[in-house]
Amino acid sequence: MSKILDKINSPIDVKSLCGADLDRLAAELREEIITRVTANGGHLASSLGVIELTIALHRVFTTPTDKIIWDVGHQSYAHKLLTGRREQFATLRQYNGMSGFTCRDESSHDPFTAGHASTSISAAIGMAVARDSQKQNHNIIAVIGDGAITGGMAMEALNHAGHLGKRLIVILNDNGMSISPTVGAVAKIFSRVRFDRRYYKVSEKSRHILKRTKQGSRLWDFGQRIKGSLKRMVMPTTLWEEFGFAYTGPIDGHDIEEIVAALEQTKNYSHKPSLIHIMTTKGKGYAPAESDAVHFHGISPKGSPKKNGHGQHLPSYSEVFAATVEKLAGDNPKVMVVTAAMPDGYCLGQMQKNMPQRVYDVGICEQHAVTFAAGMAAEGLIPIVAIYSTFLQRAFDQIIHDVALPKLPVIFALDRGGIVGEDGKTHQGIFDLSYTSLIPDLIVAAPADENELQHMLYTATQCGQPMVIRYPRGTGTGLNLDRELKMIPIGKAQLIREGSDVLFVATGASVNAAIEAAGMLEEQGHYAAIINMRFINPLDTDLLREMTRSIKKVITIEENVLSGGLGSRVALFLEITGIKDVDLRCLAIPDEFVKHGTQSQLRADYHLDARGIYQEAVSFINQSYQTDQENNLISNHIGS
Ligand SMILES: Cc1ncc(C[n+]2csc(CCOP(=O)(O)OP(=O)(O)O)c2C)c(N)n1
Ligand SMILES: CC(=O)[C@@H](O)[C@H](O)COP(=O)(O)O
Ligand SMILES: [Mg+2]
Repeated sequence: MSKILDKINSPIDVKSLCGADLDRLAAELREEIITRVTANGGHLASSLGVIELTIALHRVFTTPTDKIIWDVGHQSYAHKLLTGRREQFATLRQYNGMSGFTCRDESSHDPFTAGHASTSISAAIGMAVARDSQKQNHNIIAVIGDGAITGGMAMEALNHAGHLGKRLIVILNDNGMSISPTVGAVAKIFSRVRFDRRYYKVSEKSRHILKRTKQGSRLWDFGQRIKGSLKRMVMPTTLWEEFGFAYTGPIDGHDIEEIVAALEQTKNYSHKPSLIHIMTTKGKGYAPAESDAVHFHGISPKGSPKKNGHGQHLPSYSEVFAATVEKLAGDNPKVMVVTAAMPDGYCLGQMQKNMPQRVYDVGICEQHAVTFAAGMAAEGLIPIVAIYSTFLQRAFDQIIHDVALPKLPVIFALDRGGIVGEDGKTHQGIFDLSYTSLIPDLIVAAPADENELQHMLYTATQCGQPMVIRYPRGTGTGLNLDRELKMIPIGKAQLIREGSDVLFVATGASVNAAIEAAGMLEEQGHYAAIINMRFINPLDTDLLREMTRSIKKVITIEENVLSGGLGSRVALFLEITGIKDVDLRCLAIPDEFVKHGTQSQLRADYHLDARGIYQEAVSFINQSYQTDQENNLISNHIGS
């Protein structure tokens, strides 16, 4: 039988299907998504959970005129398949292929670019204002999960939406899960609704049975009165109505007809925002994902290596982080961990089990997480804030105002620093060295390997100052970890290789690439010295001064944007100290957003892998004049 999906070239084709074909379409979408995501990696469980919702949305609304804004965008695979991107779907998250999130550049059916959570309602309100001020009349729908709606920004937006009273629809896609189970008081209200929904289904069955006899009928009526008061106790109807929203729900999120009916009804509320609460199952229709939604939230591409050349398991940086903080917390009752909805990404599951009082998951609330930790530190605790590099961007002012300014000893563990790979532009951790090292009194460190990571974490818990430790996504070299943790002198870099032709000043995971490149150079008779610049702030200017007395060609290497990172800081140091006889080349991310692809493809693109560094070094050594790149750097970032 030919596939219905093969005939869907635009959402108009979804509208023309008959009811019976819709279930077949749902099954085909499921099959396509499972096959592709299992091969390419990606956000499987979230997308499987919204297939019926996606079909219903495209039945009722007409994109791109109507605007459907998917919060985070990680659940938009069915939407992509129904909006003319079926042919490209095989390239999902691959180099030069389709993005794993919604993206304005990719399709007119994606009205908003996303990747970070909790933005959809704010964007929807903005679009509603734009629509009304331009005398247009389309629908605007924000689809937001129960995890993302607990984010501070979503709460701020709900507050504003209720105040403004513009016509828009918020669909709360409630599956009880963020990446891990959703946390918080709001999540508790939702779970009561879930219970009520199950209760409602059971009671419909009982009605048929009881209504058959007179006695049964009386029993039913009594039950209904109790149910009414129960419902008032458990349902958030009043909550949403107080907020200024018209509330519909709970709706079975896997029943297309029921969703369509709710959408049709809501479409007609012309004077205020409305909220439809739909209940879904994360991973729906794929047994492994339904039973382990945490693992299947985001899966790696098939065959991703996590072993070294001898077949041994290579621990990821995140695993080393988790084991170290558990050890530190065991030794010191003041050590606490704060995560903003990413306990799984930080491998904190074991510690949560062993020490539940020492790990705080605050939900998708990065700003709150930082100031919450500042409060702990103000009263003598040693909080470790575990937030990915890209998500901590949200809490820039909290770092400055609540932590660095009062010099509170909060430790920031920035996982996914540098190039992260397939999540692409929204998730690359390439700004952190810049946005943290410009802040006074904030130590900024980047370990060269997993061993250094554990020593830096220990150092941070001992030094009593605010400190950032940024480390990459994935595995390190798999070197043996020291059993004893030791202090690393703050602000001191490490000279790890002597040389005479060129000086590599590298930081973080780039140090290993530099070591490899130095080996390649040596085979060609060139000798590179290497500094492991463990700290970006404070920078070890003593060592820089000493080394540049004899080596006049310097290459800085970092997985960070050029502006404000290691290279800029070294350039500034040379400039303001009047060291004029040194030629500098900076290997970093230029002024652009880094697309998706594997980490190794992207590192190669930016010459941040060993081969790229080697090639840059050879051309530099053979060159006797300043390159255009250096001139650009000086004029762009320092002023000539
Ligand atoms: C600001 C920010 N913090 C954290 C994340 C990581 N993240 C992506 S999806 C997700 C869970 C979202 O849960 P929910 O909104 O309920 O969607 P579901 O996956 O359950 O469909 C999290 C924490 C993010 N994308 N953005
Ligand atoms: C959608 C989102 O923001 C997260 O799911 C993110 O993709 C997780 O990334 P890791 O796979 O690096 O933990
Ligand atoms: Mg959810």
